[in-house]
Amino acid sequence: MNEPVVVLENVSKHYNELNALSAINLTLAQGEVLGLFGHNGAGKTTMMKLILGVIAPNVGDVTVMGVKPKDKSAWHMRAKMGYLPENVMFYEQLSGLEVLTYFARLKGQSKKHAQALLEQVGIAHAMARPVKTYSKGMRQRLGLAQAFIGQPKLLLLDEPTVGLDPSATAEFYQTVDQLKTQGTSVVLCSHVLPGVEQHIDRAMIISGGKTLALGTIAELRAQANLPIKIRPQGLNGAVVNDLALKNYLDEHGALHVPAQEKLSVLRHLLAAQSLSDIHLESANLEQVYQYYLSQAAVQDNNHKAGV
Ligand SMILES: Nc1ncnc2c1ncn2[C@@H]1O[C@H](COP(=O)(O)OP(=O)(O)OP(=O)(O)O)[C@@H](O)[C@H]1O
Repeated sequence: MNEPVVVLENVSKHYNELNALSAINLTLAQGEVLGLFGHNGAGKTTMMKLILGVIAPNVGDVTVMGVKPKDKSAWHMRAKMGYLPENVMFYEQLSGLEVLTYFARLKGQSKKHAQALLEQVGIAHAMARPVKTYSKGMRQRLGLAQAFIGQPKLLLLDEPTVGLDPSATAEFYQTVDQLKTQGTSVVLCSHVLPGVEQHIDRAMIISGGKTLALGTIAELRAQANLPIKIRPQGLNGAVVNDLALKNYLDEHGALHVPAQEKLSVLRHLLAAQSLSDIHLESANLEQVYQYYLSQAAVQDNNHKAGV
């Protein structure tokens, strides 16, 4: 098996009294895309800064591509890392091409490479203009181009789709999918959950610096045991009087069925002559996320109340 790209072992980081991260464990494989989710102040940026080597943990170990990111020997590994910070800022007086060429050179890449990246993110037409004339979306695209310099082995992206219009967002995810097939590992922080699910391999949900959940969406869904939504059609209200089904029914005619009863309910529905269609919907990433956060809030309240 290939060496993991990132390993966090029992990592904690505190700022005076505040525990920004507590006992975090994570192994990120080559070509793996991890979605890192949490409310404001959950610790997402802190985790990225630890991986970048900008800060060091108080407890535990961080290893990136086999080295400690704070070590002197980590310089060669940094050239293989791309980082898009939240609210990215650039030198306003320079043109887009000048900015990107500057960053490309820092990573040992050429102006030609910078130009190709500007084309890839769709702002080549504005590359001669000063960055101060760029719209929010154009700045974000420039930020992405900066993160993509040198075909990184590891990409850390903080809110990458903020300010992007729907087509730029779709193009961004296409690039992520493509980089993944080339073996790039990605950590992607986002508050915008719809649309992310199909582009990540695993999700990590954190709150108050602690891991609430880590796994594939299917694993998290199964762990959370969230009901499956089944919408039968053509039954013309028969469900209301069906003793086997009526307890699952909501006011819109959909059935909310526990995962372990899905098959028995489906068999029951399929036996109905008038059934014309059936639609199944598993909990989406947003619902899974809300579930884990609400569970954490309940535990927190119990803890405070001494339960
Ligand atoms: N340099 C610092 N000094 C003191 N506290 C800090 C520092 N950096 C971060 N924190 C605190 O650590 C906690 C985690 O912050 P972090 O920036 O990692 O959160 P986040 O999940 O990225 O939030 P957001 O979604 O708002 O960007 C917050 O309570 C924050 O105020």
